[in-house]
Amino acid sequence: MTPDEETLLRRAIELAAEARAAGDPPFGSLLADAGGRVLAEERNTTVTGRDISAHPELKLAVWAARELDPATAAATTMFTSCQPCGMCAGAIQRSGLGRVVYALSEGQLGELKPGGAAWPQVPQEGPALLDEARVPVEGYYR
Ligand SMILES: Nc1nc2[nH]cnc2c(=O)[nH]1
Repeated sequence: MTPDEETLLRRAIELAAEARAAGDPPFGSLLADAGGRVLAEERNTTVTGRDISAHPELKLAVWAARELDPATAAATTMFTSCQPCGMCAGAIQRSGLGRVVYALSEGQLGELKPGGAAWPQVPQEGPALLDEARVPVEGYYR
């Protein structure tokens, strides 16, 4: 990582501290273009906004998909104070962003939590009703 990239990652950590000071979980992220210019910044607002999806990484992925053309998105890097969770990683992939640089890994975050890293998995059941479920989907993707 270059010194300029370290500065961008430090800013993401600063946003995490701002989130915590505001009463939200301590996560912050930003998007930078290929020249290192900051395009957008966000912080976690899940508590103050009463929104379980209000992770900064997800908000920035949604913003990028709305506001950036695909070539610009692909040249954009997300700098984030912690490795994106599963929800955000999916959104980042869908947004077309080209790269993610994170500070703490999910494992390292887990070490800072009482009880450790693992997120309890919700049991999922399926597949089922395959013939019926495929009807609205068939032919949609071309
Ligand atoms: N990476 C990340 N992990 C989280 N875990 C809980 N909230 C967050 C968040 O906003 N970002």
